[in-house]
Amino acid sequence: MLRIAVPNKGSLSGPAADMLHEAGYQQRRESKELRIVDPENEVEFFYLRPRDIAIYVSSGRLDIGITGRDLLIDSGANAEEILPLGFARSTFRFAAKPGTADAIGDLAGKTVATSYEGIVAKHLADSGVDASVVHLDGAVETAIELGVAEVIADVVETGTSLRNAGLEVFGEPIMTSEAIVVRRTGADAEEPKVQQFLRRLQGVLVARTYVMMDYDCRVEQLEKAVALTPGLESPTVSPLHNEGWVAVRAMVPSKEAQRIMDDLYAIGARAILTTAIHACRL
Ligand SMILES: Nc1ncnc2c1ncn2[C@@H]1O[C@H](COP(=O)(O)OP(=O)(O)OP(=O)(O)O)[C@@H](O)[C@H]1O
Ligand SMILES: O=P(O)(O)OC[C@H]1O[C@H](OP(=O)(O)OP(=O)(O)O)[C@H](O)[C@@H]1O
Ligand SMILES: [Mg+2]
Repeated sequence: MLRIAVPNKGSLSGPAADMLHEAGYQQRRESKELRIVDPENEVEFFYLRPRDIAIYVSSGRLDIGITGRDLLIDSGANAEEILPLGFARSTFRFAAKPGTADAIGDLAGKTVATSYEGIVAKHLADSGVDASVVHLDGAVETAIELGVAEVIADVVETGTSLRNAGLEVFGEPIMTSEAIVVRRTGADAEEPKVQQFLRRLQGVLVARTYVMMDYDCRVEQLEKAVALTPGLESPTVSPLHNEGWVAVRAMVPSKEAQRIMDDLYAIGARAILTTAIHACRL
């Protein structure tokens, strides 16, 4: 039975459960459940604090976990990213009152408040900057107003929290993050059960980012049309009853679907349809 750690709260929790559900796994019915068994799929899910997940996985007691890249790095746990999942995207940035700091060099001798002490201490050390780090559990934006620190380092998604606190980011982003699948460093990533789990999640990622496109075009236009819709491997081309015409089928990125339909129409393709992909194995 594959043992999988899933975030129990916060920004990662809902989207992670949605993705697992789309991948065909049972998920808990109420938010107080700490673990569930999905016997049909031979997996057991443990609902844990996102910050702790890399640590559980590095201990080897759990096979796989879903967490944030920033949380993995911050934990310093002996675990590695094996699949990015494309949700809970954020950047990790320094911020301060406007005009008080421009670059990381300005942090020398100052105090930085953060919930991600591991990331910040390492970044300061790598940059050769001698600053103090004070750990706070959350709402770090308020630390400057209340005099606990001159600078903060925090997760920025929309930037609303910083704006509300009258703060501005400065310097280069410390890192970019998204939800990821983690596995103990050096563990056998080829294990069939692990591979099957990853293929299911990859199937969801593809279903979310691609649509299926079908259209008819004249044989003379086929090369141009196929250049617009190369598909993942190569498009399927079938003869039509009307001589001189073919039907083409290919997966296209959903974000580009409307532009591709316009371009296909412009070269004479007709009966252009897109349909959603519900699941796939590549
Ligand atoms: N707006 C956001 N706020 C916080 N974390 C975010 C946001 N957007 C994406 N994330 C990512 O979610 C993870 C943090 O999740 P976590 O559950 O620890 O914090 P949270 O969503 O702030 O919840 P909590 O209310 O428990 O602090 C990190 O990987 C972070 O990069
Ligand atoms: O750029 P934004 O879209 O505003 O999102 C980022 C903010 O959201 C999170 O805080 P959260 O609300 O989770 O509170 P916390 O600081 O107590 O964790 C995070 O710590 C930032 O403060
Ligand atoms: Mg938070």
